[in-house]
Amino acid sequence: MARAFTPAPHEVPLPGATLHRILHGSGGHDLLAAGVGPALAAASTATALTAAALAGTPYDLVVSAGIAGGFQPDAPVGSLVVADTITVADLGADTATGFLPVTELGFGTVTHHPPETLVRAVADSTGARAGVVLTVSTVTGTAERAAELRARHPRALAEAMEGFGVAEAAAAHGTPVLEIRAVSNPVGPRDRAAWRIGDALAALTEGFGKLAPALESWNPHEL
Ligand SMILES: O=C(O)c1cccc(C(=O)CC[C@H]2O[C@@H](n3cnc4c(=O)[nH]cnc43)[C@H](O)[C@@H]2O)c1
Repeated sequence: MARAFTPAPHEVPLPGATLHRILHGSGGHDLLAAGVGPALAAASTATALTAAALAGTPYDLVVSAGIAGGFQPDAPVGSLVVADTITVADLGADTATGFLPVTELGFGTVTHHPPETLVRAVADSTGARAGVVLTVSTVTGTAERAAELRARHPRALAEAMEGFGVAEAAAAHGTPVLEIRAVSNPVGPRDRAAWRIGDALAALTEGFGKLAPALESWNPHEL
């Protein structure tokens, strides 16, 4: 994915994270390997957002990107997905009558919405499908769990492990968020032989190469 950026980045060390900074014109991008899982991704993203805010150069947008499991047949392996909704699927309580999200327990948040116009522009420029991307702390490994998640989230296209954490950090700073994923494996029974990480990373790199027009045409004041 970093290969989609020119010129080559320079490193900016932060506590617990390193930014790869690409400057062009009066702006630029910072690339952050935010770590695996919602907690580390939230912590790293919050560090970067806070450093930028304290430097007087806050970010306009946070993009969470990586590989994901795709719900079949809607998100085939090798395809790109952009989240119109970022939902944490396992933050809540298990009960005898089923799962209750924290919001039904009376606190917290389970969903963030990226700006609609930006999601549409990204889908148009990259060919990504738009839909719900779930964040899970445990990778789905059975057909039963995949069916349960799909029953609770009928518009889910993909599951990954960081989007909600990144979105929580972005929301705390009032910064819009986007999640873009390339599908490396089907969501369902564990089958490492079915993984296509190389293909997914190539699709993500290609997608990022087509992102500039969508980002440049987006008006941050338009939701
Ligand atoms: O060992 C396994 O069976 C296994 C299956 C799927 C994913 C993993 C990971 O270690 C995921 C690490 C990384 O990749 C993203 N990812 C990719 N596919 C999935 C998935 O099907 N469900 C959740 N996350 C996925 C995730 O965002 C992590 O960053 C291991």
